[in-house]
Amino acid sequence: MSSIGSLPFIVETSSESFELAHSKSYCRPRVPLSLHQSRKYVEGSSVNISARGHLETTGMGCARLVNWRNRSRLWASTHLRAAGKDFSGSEDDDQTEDALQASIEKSKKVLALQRDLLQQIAERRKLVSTIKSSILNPEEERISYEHGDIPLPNLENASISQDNSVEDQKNISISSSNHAHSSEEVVPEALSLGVHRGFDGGNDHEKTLPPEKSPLNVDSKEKLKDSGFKAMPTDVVESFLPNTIDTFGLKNENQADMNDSSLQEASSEAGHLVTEDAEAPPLAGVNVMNVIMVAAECAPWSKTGGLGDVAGALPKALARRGHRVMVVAPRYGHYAEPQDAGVRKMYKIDGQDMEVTYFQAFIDGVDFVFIDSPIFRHIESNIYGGNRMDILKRMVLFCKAAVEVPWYVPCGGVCYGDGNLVFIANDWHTALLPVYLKAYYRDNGLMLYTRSVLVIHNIAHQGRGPVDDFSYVDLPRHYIDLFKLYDPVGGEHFNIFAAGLKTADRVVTVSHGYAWELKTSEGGWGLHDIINANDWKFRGIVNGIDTKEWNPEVDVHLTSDGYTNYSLETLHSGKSQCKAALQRELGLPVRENVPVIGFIGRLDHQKGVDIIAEAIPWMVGQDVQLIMLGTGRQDLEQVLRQFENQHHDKIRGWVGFSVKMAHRITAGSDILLMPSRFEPCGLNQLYAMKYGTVPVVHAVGGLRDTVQPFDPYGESGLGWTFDSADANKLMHALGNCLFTYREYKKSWEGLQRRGMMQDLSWDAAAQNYEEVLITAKYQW
Ligand SMILES: Nc1ncnc2c1ncn2[C@@H]1O[C@H](COP(=O)(O)OP(=O)(O)O[C@H]2O[C@H](CO)[C@@H](O)[C@H](O)[C@H]2O)[C@@H](O)[C@H]1O
Repeated sequence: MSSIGSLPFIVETSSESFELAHSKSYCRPRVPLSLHQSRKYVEGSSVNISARGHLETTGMGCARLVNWRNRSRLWASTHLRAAGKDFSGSEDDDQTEDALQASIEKSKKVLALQRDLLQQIAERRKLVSTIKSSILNPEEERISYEHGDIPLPNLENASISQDNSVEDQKNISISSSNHAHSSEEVVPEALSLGVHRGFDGGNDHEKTLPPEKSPLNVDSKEKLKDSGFKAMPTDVVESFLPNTIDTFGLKNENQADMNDSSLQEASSEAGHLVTEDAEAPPLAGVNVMNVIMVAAECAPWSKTGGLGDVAGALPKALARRGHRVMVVAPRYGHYAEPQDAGVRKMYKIDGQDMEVTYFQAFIDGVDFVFIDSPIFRHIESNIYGGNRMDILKRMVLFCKAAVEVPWYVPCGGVCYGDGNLVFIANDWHTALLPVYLKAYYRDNGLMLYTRSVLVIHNIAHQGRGPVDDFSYVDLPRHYIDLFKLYDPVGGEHFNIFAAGLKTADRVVTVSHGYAWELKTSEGGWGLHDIINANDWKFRGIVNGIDTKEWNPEVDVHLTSDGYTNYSLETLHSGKSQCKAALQRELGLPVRENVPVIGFIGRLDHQKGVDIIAEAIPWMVGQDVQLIMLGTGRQDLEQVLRQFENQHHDKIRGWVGFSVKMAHRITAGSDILLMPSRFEPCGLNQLYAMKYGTVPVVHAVGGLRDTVQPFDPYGESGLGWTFDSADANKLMHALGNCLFTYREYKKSWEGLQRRGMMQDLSWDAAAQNYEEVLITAKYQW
């Protein structure tokens, strides 16, 4: 043990349980873990408990400990090998050779018996889970999993130590086999440029490392190669497993005979194992992965639109499937939950050193990591603001820092590392990440087993600029070709989205309809050729919704000011109450029978606000109320104000960004209008349907995928659609909708109920994402 350097984790024992603790960077509360659990979660490795009370790991790599979904899991992702000498334990110098030999033989027999016993237990476990899965309905299984159940271990890899003394087992520690290998130190030294790790660590000298050692500096290539750093893919780890098992056998040869108490303990262990059969395995099964979602915004901390919602919700759904999931976003403001992770790094952006620090929180099974830097601060209300260079520099810094988060930021005490890892980048803002992953790592034989998926939420924004902008992204010269794009509008230009699409291992967009549109010259906005050329790796997955955040039964914005929560059962009374509260709050006449039409969205060309504007003269001739919430283009904001002034008894135009009002409008309106010119998925129509609010939408992209047109004969469908973004079509569809609202109350209620009853949660979408992640993982 003394030869082992700094210890990533110490496992301390008390009589009944022991706690997992970590070196100074461990930043979560200690969680008691019972002895059998500790063995259980040492996956793919044999762990032995020595007579002196030590668990010792040797070999390469790091042992990882995570607090995952509120339960502790010791995750040994590497070869854990008992150091025989320290484990030899109880040899009695006074014993004769023969006695010792006899005792060893006896011990072998007992161990063989015990192995048989464990084998039987394993078989029974299989039987029990087969019976259970045949009697449990899937919903129950899902729920029990969401409540914190943890996947069962692989019994083959579980080992039980037999010590002479049970007392000795209560005094255990785990040390890293890799000398001086704290969780942070899995980072290759040559990559750790300018790193000042830990505010209390006193490593200030590292801050002054020369720029040529920059992790994202082209000149450091050779150094990276020479650094001796090796990515640690799972198959390398697995190749060590047979050794581990051997070690288990060898160690036991050196142990003295087992006494009855050991056997009793073994059978009680068996009891535990059988009892824990009740726990469901992760939904992802053997495909459990490490996933890092990287996005420029993440609700509820930062949000300008749908991307924020997706970054806040999809990761939780992936975590519910059993993956270890992190979200990385910039830290735009002072957020309550995330704590300083005590890590600092420097990156060069346009020749200037920029320091970043990391804040971290573990919420709903997900590690949220926020990158803090002066250039991100205080722009929460203007995330994409500033001139082109400002935004470009922010995104370069964000992507440079994000791609290295798995090395530097310990979550639950342990960095993610690169094995079994997939990044999910989102839109052009993070499209540089797949490029950095390739240029700085994979081209250099590093992070070979890390993959990247790029999600297109909106192709209209691409990170375009003059070709000279290439100098700001700090990449090898030959990478320029990835960024160069010619189109009739911009001529030859620099295009970040183009480079990301070419480099990512997989590309996803947020609906099937939009996936189709992106391949056309009208829908691809100049990138359609690249998308077509990469069709083999491209897929559409319809977004889900966060059913905690957007659910009329529990919506926190409906608990005051006269609003109320409601469900399918209380739809009529609940929704009427919300409608009255909304009318009252906005100063509109409180009238139950007047249809209230809502619009929520960015005020820009995409969302078709001008199409609504064209239809307003017709609308105000109807007996309706129109409530619009939005922010964006100043001319369109002015349009909203103007309509409110002109038709004060019928129209409200709320200019601004208010999550509370968005929820209240969704609940209090009868109809939601979405005349978007293009809509990759659209979330507001999904929220609307969940709240019994009927959508009237332009049948495009995700709107066409998600709003099945109403069929009055078959009493089916979810809303009204119109087939081109034009005011006349909108009026026609809305006219039919209003007619049904007034004259066919039963049909209306049917529309509302069908909308509310849909499963719009992220769970199905997460499963589809998982398929993409797995395909990426096995792709070369
Ligand atoms: N003024 C305001 N106040 C409060 N909340 C407001 C608001 N304006 C908009 N929002 C909210 O922002 C979100 C908008 O989401 P959308 O999916 O409709 O559009 P967006 O175009 O931003 O997203 C892009 O990405 C998403 C996610 O993939 C795709 O669904 C979409 O089609 C694509 O254009 C909703 O949660 C909405 O309530």
